[in-house]
Amino acid sequence: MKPPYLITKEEILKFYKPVNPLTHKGLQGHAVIIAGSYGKIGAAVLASKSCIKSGCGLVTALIPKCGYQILQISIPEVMVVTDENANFITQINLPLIPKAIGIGPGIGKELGTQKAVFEFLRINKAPLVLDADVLNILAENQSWLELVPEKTILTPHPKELERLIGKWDSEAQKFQKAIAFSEQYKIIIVMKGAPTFIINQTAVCQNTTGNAALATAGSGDVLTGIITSLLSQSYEPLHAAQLGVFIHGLTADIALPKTGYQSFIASDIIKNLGKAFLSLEN
Ligand SMILES: NC(=O)C1=CN([C@@H]2O[C@H](COP(=O)(O)OP(=O)(O)OC[C@H]3O[C@@H](n4cnc5c(N)ncnc54)[C@H](OP(=O)(O)O)[C@@H]3O)[C@@H](O)[C@H]2O)[C@@H](O)CC1
Ligand SMILES: Nc1ncnc2c1ncn2[C@@H]1O[C@H](COP(=O)(O)OP(=O)(O)O)[C@@H](O)[C@H]1O
Ligand SMILES: [Mg+2]
Repeated sequence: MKPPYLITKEEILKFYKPVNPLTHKGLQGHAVIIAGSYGKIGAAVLASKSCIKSGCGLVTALIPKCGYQILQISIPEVMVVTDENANFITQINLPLIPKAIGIGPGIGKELGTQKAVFEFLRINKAPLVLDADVLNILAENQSWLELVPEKTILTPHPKELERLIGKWDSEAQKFQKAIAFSEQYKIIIVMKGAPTFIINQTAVCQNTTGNAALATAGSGDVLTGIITSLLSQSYEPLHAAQLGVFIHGLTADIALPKTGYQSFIASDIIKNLGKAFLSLEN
């Protein structure tokens, strides 16, 4: 494997698109976040909020009924569609054609949810970000990976990666297996960790931002929202993944002097998104 190339501010600025002064919400992209189940509606809140705070024009969240009031009260800017089931997602019927969809945070692995994921993958045409339980569902139903469109972005943490590609004996073997998986399904793997690597078939790049403050519940859910937002703003999938992990890490680097490692929480990533985006422009 060639040494990975580094995702630096300089590299990001080669494709970063400042917001056009004449844009409107319809042009900024409509993203959909499919997330949450009873006890994990927080994952849907975090992903939806980070999505709307990363520049897309409209966000619709699809969640089970139990999350309706929680989501509407937490983020009035986000529209909500509820499943007929109270506690977990059983059907994915969207009343719109989204520019991008992020699916998986907190959805669980109930059989009804697994069936809904299968039906969704069968008919979906939108660019996708796959995270958390949808990765676990795919790991248990590997033939469904054939339904995943090319250039889909998968964002596994190490355990989710292991469930997908199997155990590895060494770091070198982990990369070998991840590259083979990315080539087989023509997908982009955001291999989350410290640091995060992005695997796009044989090309590997390494993020240069972020710190241990990110080792906190929900920080991956927030990353899913950020990348989905960028994808819905028409960034190429690889660029959406690179800019997403760079900005996500940057929020923690910016916040650290004020929060320290211990008090930083996933909501602090969202709180610092503005400063992180601004730092790209000066
Ligand atoms: N507020 C909410 O609603 C929240 C909802 N959430 C949602 O909950 C669902 C379950 O997600 P999850 O990731 O907690 O469970 P799971 O996939 O079993 O992974 C845990 C295993 O992975 C390992 N592991 C993880 N990271 C690792 C690393 N860097 N390096 C090494 N190992 C690592 C770790 O291994 P350990 O070290 O503990 O042996 C552990 O065994 C999911 O849908 C998510 O979106 C959460 O986002 C939280 C906030
Ligand atoms: N020590 C660390 N240094 C840098 N980034 C980290 C560290 N620990 C975790 N992260 C980042 O935090 C995020 C954790 O994602 P994930 O495990 O999916 O969280 P959750 O499922 O709780 O939302 C990833 O982006 C990962 O790269
Ligand atoms: Mg996660």
